[in-house]
Amino acid sequence: MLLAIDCGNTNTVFSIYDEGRALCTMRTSTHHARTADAYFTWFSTLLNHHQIKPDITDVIISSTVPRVVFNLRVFSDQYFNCRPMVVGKPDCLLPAAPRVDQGTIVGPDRLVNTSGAFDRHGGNLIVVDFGTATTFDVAGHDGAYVGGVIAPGVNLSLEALHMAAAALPHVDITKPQRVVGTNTVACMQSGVFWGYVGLVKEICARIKAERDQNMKIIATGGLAPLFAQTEDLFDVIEDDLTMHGLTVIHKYNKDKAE
Ligand SMILES: Nc1ncnc2c1ncn2[C@@H]1O[C@H](COP(=O)(O)OP(=O)(O)OP(=O)(O)O)[C@@H](O)[C@H]1O
Ligand SMILES: CC(C)(CO)[C@@H](O)C(=O)NCCC(=O)O
Ligand SMILES: [K+]
Repeated sequence: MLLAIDCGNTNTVFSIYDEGRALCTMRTSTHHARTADAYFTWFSTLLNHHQIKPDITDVIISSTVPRVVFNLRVFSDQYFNCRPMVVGKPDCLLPAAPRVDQGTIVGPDRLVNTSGAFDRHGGNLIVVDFGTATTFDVAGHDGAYVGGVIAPGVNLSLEALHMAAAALPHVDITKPQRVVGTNTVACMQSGVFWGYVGLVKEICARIKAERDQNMKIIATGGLAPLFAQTEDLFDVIEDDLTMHGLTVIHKYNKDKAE
C-alpha cells in the first residue's frame, strides 16, 4: 500500500492507495511541530474508524512547508520502516523536467499537479489550484511544468481585509446574490468572489494568448466547485488531482528503479 502525503501551507492531506485504488483520505492542519508519534496517533485512530488495516510499504511526500518534512520522514521510518520519496529532492525524478529559470525552486505541489493532470488529460494544460495561494500551473506538450501564476488565495484575501481594516469583520466566502452588496459582509464577498471570477478568466485567457494555443483548464482545491457555479471557468474539476499526481510520480520512480 502507498501512503501519499500532500502538505500545504494550511492543510495536510493523507491518502492510502492499494494497487492504485484510493482507500481513504484524511485531512489535518499543517504544523511543523507535530511529531511522528502525534501523526501516528491521529492516523491510526482514523484508520480504525474507517476499519482499514494498513500495510504501508511506500510513502511519497509533497510539502510546500520544508520544515514539516523532518517529522514526516521520522513517521515513515519509525512506523512503516520505509524511506519516503520527497518531491523536489534530487533522488525523486519527475516524468518531465520543469522548464524554469535557473535556480528557481518550484513548489512541489505545482510539479505534482502538472504530472497528475498530464497523466489524465495529455499536454498543454492549465491547472488552477485554490489552496492557501491560488496557483495556475502550466503543463507543456510533454507534461513538464513550464511556469505559471501565483495569486493570493481566496480565504487569504478575505482575511487580509479583516486584518488590515478595523471595521471589516471575519467573513467566509460564498457566492453573493448580487454584485452590489447592501451590507458590509455582502460587499466583501462580492469583491472577492467576482474579483476571483475575473482573475481566473483573465489569467487563463492571457496564458492561452501568450502560448498561442487552446488549453484545457483543470481546477482543483476546496473552492473550485464554488467558482464553477457561475460560469464555465474550467473544463473539469478534480479534487484528487494533487493526490493522483503523487501516485504518478511514485510509479514513475518505482518503474525507473526496476
Ligand atoms: N464553501 C467553502 N467556503 C469556505 N471554505 C471552503 C469551502 N469549501 C471548501 N473550503 C475550504 O477549502 C479548503 C480546502 O482546500 P485545499 O485543501 O485545496 O486548500 P488549503 O488546505 O486551504 O490550502 P493548502 O493546500 O495550501 O494547505 C479547506 O480549508 C476548506 O475549509
Ligand atoms: C505557491 C505555493 C505557496 C502554493 O501552494 C507553493 O507552491 C510554493 O510555496 N511555491 C514556491 C514558489 C514557486 O512555486 O514558484
Ligand atoms: K493543496
